[in-house]
Amino acid sequence: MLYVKAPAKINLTLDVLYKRPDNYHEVEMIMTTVDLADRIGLELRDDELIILSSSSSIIPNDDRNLAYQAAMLLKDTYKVQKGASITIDKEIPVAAGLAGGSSDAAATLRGLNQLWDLNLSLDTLAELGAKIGSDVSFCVYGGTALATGRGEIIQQIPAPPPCWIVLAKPKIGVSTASVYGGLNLSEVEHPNTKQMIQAIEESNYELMCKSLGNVLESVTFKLHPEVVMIKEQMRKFGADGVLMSGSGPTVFGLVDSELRISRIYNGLRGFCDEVYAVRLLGERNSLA
Ligand SMILES: C[C@@](CO)(OP(=O)(O)O)[C@H](O)COP(=O)(O)OP(=O)(O)OC[C@H]1O[C@@H](n2ccc(N)nc2=O)[C@H](O)[C@@H]1O
Ligand SMILES: Nc1ncnc2c1ncn2[C@@H]1O[C@H](COP(=O)(O)OP(=O)(O)O)[C@@H](O)[C@H]1O
Repeated sequence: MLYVKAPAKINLTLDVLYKRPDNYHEVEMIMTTVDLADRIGLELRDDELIILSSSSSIIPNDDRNLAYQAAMLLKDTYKVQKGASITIDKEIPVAAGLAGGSSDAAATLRGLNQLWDLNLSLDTLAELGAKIGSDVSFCVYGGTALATGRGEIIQQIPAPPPCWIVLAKPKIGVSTASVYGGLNLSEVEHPNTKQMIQAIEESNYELMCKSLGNVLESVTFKLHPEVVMIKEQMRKFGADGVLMSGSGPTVFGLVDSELRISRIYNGLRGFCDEVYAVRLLGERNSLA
């Protein structure tokens, strides 16, 4: 059995520039991987079948699963005459703004590339991944990147300064399509992406906390006011910077002192069932 790590991502910035004719939105966002991961197990099959199972009762095990789609796409594109059994140990909350499904798809592409001896480059896998979803290309590489286009154009940047992340997800799932659909670009406050890149390049933790911004927050906040409350609590318990990840509803807080983590973690447990305290992964080579 081959095991592949599929880490969650957070968006340190998420800006939308305009709505495109293909109905996607042109984005500019800084994404980084965190140490909360699903584990994908892959086993070669003698027949040509792709069989998927998972530890989660809420994700589909059929062709709606993004990891299944990734396996089929790879198999069809390269006419692979082998099969695979795929198991997903789910740790990342589902429909949370943490790209769990996209990361499972990306890890499946990386793992099957190895299992099926395809020798494809990460760039090729990322290009293929974009056909499954906008976040899959980033997840193929991991690490930290500026993502543009509809999210599939990836430019690697250095790892952010080391810190802890507290993640808190309220008991609601959010549909990415409806959040993008509810965005009114004339109302939003755009984040300063350049300043965030500068903060990361200079390893300036304070500036990084100040530069956090996500234009989708306002839409999700209107749909689910409890997300605003979690953001306020996260700040109150002492996080240095707080933001909603992706289309939400997960809120993350940055903390650079280990002493404050348990206070924030325990404080948030009073409001949310799903709370995690994790490290940033930040570097591309931390996917092993
Ligand atoms: C918002 C973000 C930020 O990282 O993440 P999540 O909240 O999903 O984790 C991403 O842009 C989500 O990427 P992903 O979840 O892969 O989206 P896709 O499957 O490609 O698209 C789902 C739907 O979202 C909308 N969509 C997505 C990406 C984009 N740049 N513009 C869009 O308008 C479209 O309506 C599309 O049909
Ligand atoms: N392997 C998978 N893991 C999680 N969700 C999946 C997976 N495959 C398909 N899905 C579907 O994708 C949707 C979004 O899931 P997810 O990737 O967790 O959220 P987000 O896009 O908010 O980061 C869910 O409704 C889920 O049913």
